[in-house]
Amino acid sequence: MTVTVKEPSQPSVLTIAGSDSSGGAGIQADLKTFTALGCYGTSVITALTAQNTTGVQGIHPCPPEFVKQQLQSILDDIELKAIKTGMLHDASITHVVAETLKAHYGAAVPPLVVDPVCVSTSGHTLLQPEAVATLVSELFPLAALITPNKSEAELLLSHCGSPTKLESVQDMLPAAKKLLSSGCKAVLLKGGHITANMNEVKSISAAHPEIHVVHEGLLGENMEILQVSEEDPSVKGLVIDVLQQADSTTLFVQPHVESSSTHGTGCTLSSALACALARGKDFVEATRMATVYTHLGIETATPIGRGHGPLNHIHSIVIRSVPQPTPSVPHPLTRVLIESCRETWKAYVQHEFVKQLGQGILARECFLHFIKQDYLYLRYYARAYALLAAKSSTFSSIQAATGTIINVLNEVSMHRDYCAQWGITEDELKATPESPATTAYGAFILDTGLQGDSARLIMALAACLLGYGEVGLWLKKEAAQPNSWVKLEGNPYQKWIDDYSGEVYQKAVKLGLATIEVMAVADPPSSVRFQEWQSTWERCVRLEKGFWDMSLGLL
Ligand SMILES: Cc1ncc(COP(=O)(O)O)c(N)n1
Repeated sequence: MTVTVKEPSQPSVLTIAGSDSSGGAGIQADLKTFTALGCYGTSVITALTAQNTTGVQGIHPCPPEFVKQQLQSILDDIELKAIKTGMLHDASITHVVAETLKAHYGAAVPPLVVDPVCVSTSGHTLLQPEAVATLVSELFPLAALITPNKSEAELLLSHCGSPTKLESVQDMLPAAKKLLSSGCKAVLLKGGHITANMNEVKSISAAHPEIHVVHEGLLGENMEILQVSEEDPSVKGLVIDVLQQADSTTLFVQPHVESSSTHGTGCTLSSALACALARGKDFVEATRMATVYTHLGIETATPIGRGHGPLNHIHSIVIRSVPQPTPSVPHPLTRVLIESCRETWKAYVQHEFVKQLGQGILARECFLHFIKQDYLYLRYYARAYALLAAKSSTFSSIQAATGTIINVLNEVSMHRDYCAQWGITEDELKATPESPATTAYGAFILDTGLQGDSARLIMALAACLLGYGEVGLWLKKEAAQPNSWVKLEGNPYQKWIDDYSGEVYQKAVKLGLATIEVMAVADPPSSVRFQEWQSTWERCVRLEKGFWDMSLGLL
């Protein structure tokens, strides 16, 4: 039984875009995003801009033949998994880009994300008007996805002979369909400049049940306490992005964040999309990841420059400021952490073990092995909370840690009950040899507590606490769906699901969440310290997954 850690691959991706001397948008934003998302970034520069956060002071386009030469150099040498385009400046550059890609790849262009950059946020023209026709007729047919914002979509629609003003989500739906007919495979129509509210989403859902809605205010998808309450007056509406594919429409809903740190938002989004597509994600998952990534980039930005500063392109590796909890974003740190290793988190909370447990088809010996090992693990876990209490300097934090020990003891007695139910005595439980995955995880937590401060220990403890809360709520929620794959009735593991979705455990989750958030606000971490937190969290998420791998690996 081993805990396997798969090293992520580093797919090569290409950006074809303009340089932004201020580092917020264009090539610079793209390469930062590629790097932060673990991709190898290559670039073709279409134009140099003299630009800062207050505006664009000058543009120096690259000769089209040199754009072609840059592109050819990369294509001849590097196997690209995805490509994105940004500022293309003029018709001749747009034409050579489309022509060179077509000549090299034929019909098999890697996933191409076209961000139809036309005008900068500061109001400067970045694509000459006569180039729109070339963009639509030559580049769109090669594109997997185009990502216009409100004003770009209006420009494209009027070019396609359907001039439309986009004022609401209702306007966006037919517009996205119309744009799809321009020849690309999918359209992501961004709603950042169109305010919306939940009632509009509800009425669209009622009128079009086939439209799928992805709520992104929350990353622990089933933890309602992470959800945004739109009733709160400080929540300034929602941002809704519409993903239109040939046979489906998906709305991505998130709270609007009031911020002036939005320079480079479109570039970051399209780059994150390219990274996700490079890893083989489908359009819905790629869009979900990229929109959340960009949103967190705005939330974690700190002011740079005198004008509209950039978002934080690299929050997955360096956090410049831990966002303060607000009613619109109640648990920002937890969200950043979950998103920073979302794949691993998902592999943990939606593990095959959990799915089989929910269906009631999990082999009895796997469950018993798991529950015995979890019993042994909880001894480490309780000791780690005792260590946390010992490291605490205030009565309230001592109380929080000891309160959790009591919750853990309660969990231990739950385990004893299951075992009794299955005919296993406490002596047998105590005599169970510890598996390597249990020792690895338990020892890692205690070691973190011995080496680091209490904040790092809290991070090490969080993955277990929050993850089991998420699993319990997920199974419970799924069970409530008509014809659900989760069975509660007659499920031999129903009590386990009830316990982890139940009030007592969920109260402990709330306490844990509050502890994490308060810690970040009370003593904001430096980026180095934040990275320590993040890597501790990620290791524990992996160890949790390893724990379930171990239990399933029995068969
Ligand atoms: C080189 C370059 N590419 C793209 C943008 C658009 O970004 P924004 O809309 O944030 O100004 C830009 N300003 N500069």
